[in-house]
Amino acid sequence: MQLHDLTSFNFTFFDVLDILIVAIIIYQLYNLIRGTIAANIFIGLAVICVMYFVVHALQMRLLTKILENFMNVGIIALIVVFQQEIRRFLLLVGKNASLQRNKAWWRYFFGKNQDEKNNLARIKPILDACKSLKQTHTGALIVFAKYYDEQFYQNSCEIVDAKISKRLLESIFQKTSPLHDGAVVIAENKIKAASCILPLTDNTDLPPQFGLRHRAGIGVSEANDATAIIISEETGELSYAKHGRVKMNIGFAELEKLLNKDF
Ligand SMILES: Nc1ncnc2c1ncn2[C@@H]1O[C@H](COP(=O)(O)OP(=O)(O)OP(=O)(O)O)[C@@H](O)[C@H]1O
Repeated sequence: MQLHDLTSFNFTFFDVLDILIVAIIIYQLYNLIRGTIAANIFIGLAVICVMYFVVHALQMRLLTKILENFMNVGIIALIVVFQQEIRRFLLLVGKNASLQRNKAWWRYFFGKNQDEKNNLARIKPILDACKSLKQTHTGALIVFAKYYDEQFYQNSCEIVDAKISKRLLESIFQKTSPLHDGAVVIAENKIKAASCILPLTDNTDLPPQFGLRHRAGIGVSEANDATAIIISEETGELSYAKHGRVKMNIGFAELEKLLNKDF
């Protein structure tokens, strides 16, 4: 084995920047997959990589050859296995670079009051609908999609494309309504779709009382740039899912704050 003389390394500013950017990317990836089954797959792949370097250093030729071949097709396997995570990562990068975000900064400094008023008017029907659904223990799942991906939602949804109103939300989730099963998707300031079948999260660390409704709410917040309100039919509790994580049993003041920020 060769030993390298560390003094021969010539660190420049760009090397430091390089390391910093790689560290940030790894941290963001870790955040995206934390608590999901992808984390276990990632650890499995890391173990295989380490094994490869060990057997290569020990000059165990047969094992090296096998692991080398495995790693050659690894990049394709990675894309297939981490399809959802790569999608979320690219959405995250795109969102941070988007004009929308710059506009938000502008509004933060110059147009906040007017904006807050407008937002309250926008979210009031949703808050009122949630209050009423909670009171009557009517199960509901309301998704707020920042970007309405037609392909993603339209395959499994009934198109509504209507103005957001308390009564419409209430009637969709009534147990006798043909659209009550599944989720409502709100985007572009409209109720875009109802009765949507969403991807379920495969997070294994969720509370045992979380059934399909909660898993679908968390799942859509993992796969898309979306957040979700989940109202439990069993307990009437309100939960809020964002980036694959869930806040349980939230009150209306907190819900208002969250919607103000995310919707
Ligand atoms: N993939 C899915 N996408 C959207 N909604 C779904 C999906 N799977 C189930 N649901 C909704 O969840 C309902 C079943 O909820 P379930 O009782 O399993 O969930 P839960 O998380 O325990 O919620 P609750 O506390 O309301 O019982 C279904 O009637 C349907 O409306």
